[in-house]
Amino acid sequence: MGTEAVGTLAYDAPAAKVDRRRLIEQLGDAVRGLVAATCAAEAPPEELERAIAGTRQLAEGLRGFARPLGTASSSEDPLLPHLYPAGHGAGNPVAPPVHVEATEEGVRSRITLGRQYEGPRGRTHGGISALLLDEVLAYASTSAGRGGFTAYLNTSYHQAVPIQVPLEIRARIDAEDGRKTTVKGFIALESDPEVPLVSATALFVIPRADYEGNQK
Ligand SMILES: CCCCCCCCCC(=O)SCCNC(=O)CCNC(=O)[C@H](O)C(C)(C)COP(=O)(O)OP(=O)(O)OC[C@H]1O[C@@H](n2cnc3c(N)ncnc32)[C@H](O)[C@@H]1OP(=O)(O)O
Repeated sequence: MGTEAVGTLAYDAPAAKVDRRRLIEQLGDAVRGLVAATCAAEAPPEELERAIAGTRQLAEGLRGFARPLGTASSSEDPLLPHLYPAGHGAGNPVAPPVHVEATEEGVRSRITLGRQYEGPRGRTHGGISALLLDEVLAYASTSAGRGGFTAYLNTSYHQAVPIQVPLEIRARIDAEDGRKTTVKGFIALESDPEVPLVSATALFVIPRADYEGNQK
């Protein structure tokens, strides 16, 4: 059996699954690095052609093992973090590498964004800031035992969020009302964590049991 941390608990997942999850996370990290390098590369044509051929070959190899759309990966486990969501999945190279930890007042995530998340030169794309806030604010709701789907996410962009600079994202529950949870949070520089660069308020609604969006 292999042990993975789940919050503060240790969970003995089957060793083969743990090993496989590590490989999936390493592949996600490797491809994320490739994507960042791709967005930064001022390479000569022959190097670009070599990269195109090599990447296409790798993609073709993996495509042969694709699971059908809408089915869960065999490596998923109800007690372990999901591997592929676009907001945080460690196995998803498009997802920013979000790790969230509990704090006394809510949750916090520390992250440094790569070149692939750039919008205006040197600045994070506003949609990526919203993605990060949706993710971390949702985590605050979930870790308080509430969860729910995002009904709205109101963002205010105060200052540029820099690329390749350590950031801190904090979130806390503002109000609870039946199925509704209002959460507030912001992105700041890790070096200046009290000054919001982008702030957000989100409403998460726990769907009714008969909500058709729950049907698979
Ligand atoms: C178990 C869930 C696990 C979720 C994991 C974390 C997810 C990570 C964050 C995401 O990105 S979620 C994906 C993006 N969001 C969605 O896809 C949600 C799409 N919208 C929906 O599915 C439904 O609109 C929703 C479940 C949010 C609400 O449907 P309901 O049928 O439960 O809403 P209903 O009309 O009964 O309203 C319930 C309450 O919420 C309020 N409400 C709903 N939408 C609102 C809105 N947009 N603005 C303000 N209030 C809103 C509504 O007024 C009402 O308040 P009161 O109880 O006080 O009357």
